[in-house]
Amino acid sequence: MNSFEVIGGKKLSGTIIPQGAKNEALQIISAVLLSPEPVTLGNIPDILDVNLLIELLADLGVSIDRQERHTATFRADNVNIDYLNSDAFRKKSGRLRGSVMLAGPLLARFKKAFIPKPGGDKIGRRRLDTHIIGFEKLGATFNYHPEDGYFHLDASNLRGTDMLLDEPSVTGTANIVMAAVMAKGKTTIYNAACEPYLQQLCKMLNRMGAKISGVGSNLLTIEGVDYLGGTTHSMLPDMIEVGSFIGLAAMTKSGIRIQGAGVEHLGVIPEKFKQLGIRLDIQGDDIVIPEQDIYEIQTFLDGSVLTIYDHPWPGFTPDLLSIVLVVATQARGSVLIHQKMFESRLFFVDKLIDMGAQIILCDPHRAAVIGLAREQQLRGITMSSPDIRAGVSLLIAALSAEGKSTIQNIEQIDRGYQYIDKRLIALGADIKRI
Ligand SMILES: CC(=O)N[C@H]1[C@@H](OP(=O)(O)OP(=O)(O)OC[C@H]2O[C@@H](n3ccc(=O)[nH]c3=O)[C@H](O)[C@@H]2O)O[C@H](CO)[C@@H](O)[C@@H]1O
Ligand SMILES: C=C(OP(=O)(O)O)C(=O)O
Repeated sequence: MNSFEVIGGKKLSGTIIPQGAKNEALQIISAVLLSPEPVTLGNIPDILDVNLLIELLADLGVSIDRQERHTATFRADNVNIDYLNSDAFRKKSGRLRGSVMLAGPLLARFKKAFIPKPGGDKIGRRRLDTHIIGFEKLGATFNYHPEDGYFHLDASNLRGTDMLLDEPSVTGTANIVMAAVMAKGKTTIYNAACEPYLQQLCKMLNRMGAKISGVGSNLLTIEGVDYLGGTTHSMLPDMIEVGSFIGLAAMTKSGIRIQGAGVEHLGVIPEKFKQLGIRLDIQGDDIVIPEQDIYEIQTFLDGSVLTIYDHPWPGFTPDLLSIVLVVATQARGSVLIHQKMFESRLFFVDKLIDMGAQIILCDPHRAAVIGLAREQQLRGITMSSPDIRAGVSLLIAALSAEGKSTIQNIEQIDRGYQYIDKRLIALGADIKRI
């Protein structure tokens, strides 16, 4: 297991370019299974989860020409569906969350799918009900095998229908959309997730010949078609990376330019960092964060303590709450962080408390942060990264801290942040991969 050794307290400066979006790439790469024709993808992030999904497609018989690390052409004209039943598929797909989205396209094109217990972050219960019930409404039948957590799905006859999702699950909506594009007749999906990555997926599917309307809203209407062709597609900048870099700049008192931040797709993200008192300058598609000694957390209009909480898009993404939390530890003022969606994502605050942060973990979902207003620095310690976003939050804390920190289990960070050590070293950070 690799670790990062970080010497904190250095100011960073320069320009950083966000990678292609991890969670978009996982949807888009799954969708290549919907056509036997070539699909060329650009701005692919070179990260563990995405590379694993690409390997899974290769194992399934998809031919892949990876012209360079960020561009590849996929051709799913000779898919070996029997591979789904192998131990190798079970093991590999169980290592990432995104593999669950192979099911929708496989059902649409090959009439069957297996969903092994998906991997991804251990951040609380992550049920698949929305996916499975959606498939069932389209006419699929399923068997759940409790001994290995496997769902076996059959769909000889997918038919369009109206459905109201139990919750706007992101991967669930993507999966159902991909199953419905080639179902017979019309499907409507109400309470659909509508975040930018899902919009990107729908736009790509429409370019392939699908008929999806309502893109960007929570009511999608899909007219089933018989065939999807090839296309080209490029991933948006990763909005979670953009938020992470804003937090990093503020915590380390650094002036950083985030080039090509995809500003029009960031929703409320810049606003939430502004609520922490962080100054951001939007210059075209770049975000410039100036050096700031002190940032002061706003209160609500009536003077009461600010709460920042997650909510399905266009609300604030849960994936940035850990970052917001760590950044608040050095702000002036207090904030309540309320992680509504996941029940095990805040436990990493123990490590921040060990570093000297003032945080009260009220319950698994809520943490009150009393900012130190830079009156004392965090202290470097040895810690382990529990999940991808907590991992980056700990990295940000370590970069701002006094002395040396060691962050273990950095595979969690590598799952979603491309060449993160090299890119931060280029800004002046002192990070060693050991
Ligand atoms: C590979 C990928 O794309 N992963 C993302 C995807 O995961 P994923 O698609 O797995 O997450 P879901 O949208 O299904 O839901 C996340 C969790 O929130 C709960 N929930 C969801 C909606 C809701 O209205 N109320 C509610 O409580 C769900 O029960 C679940 O526990 O979306 C999550 C929510 O943005 C992100 O954290 C993950 O990074
Ligand atoms: C929770 C996340 O990822 P995954 O859904 O892949 O576990 C994330 O990207 O923050």
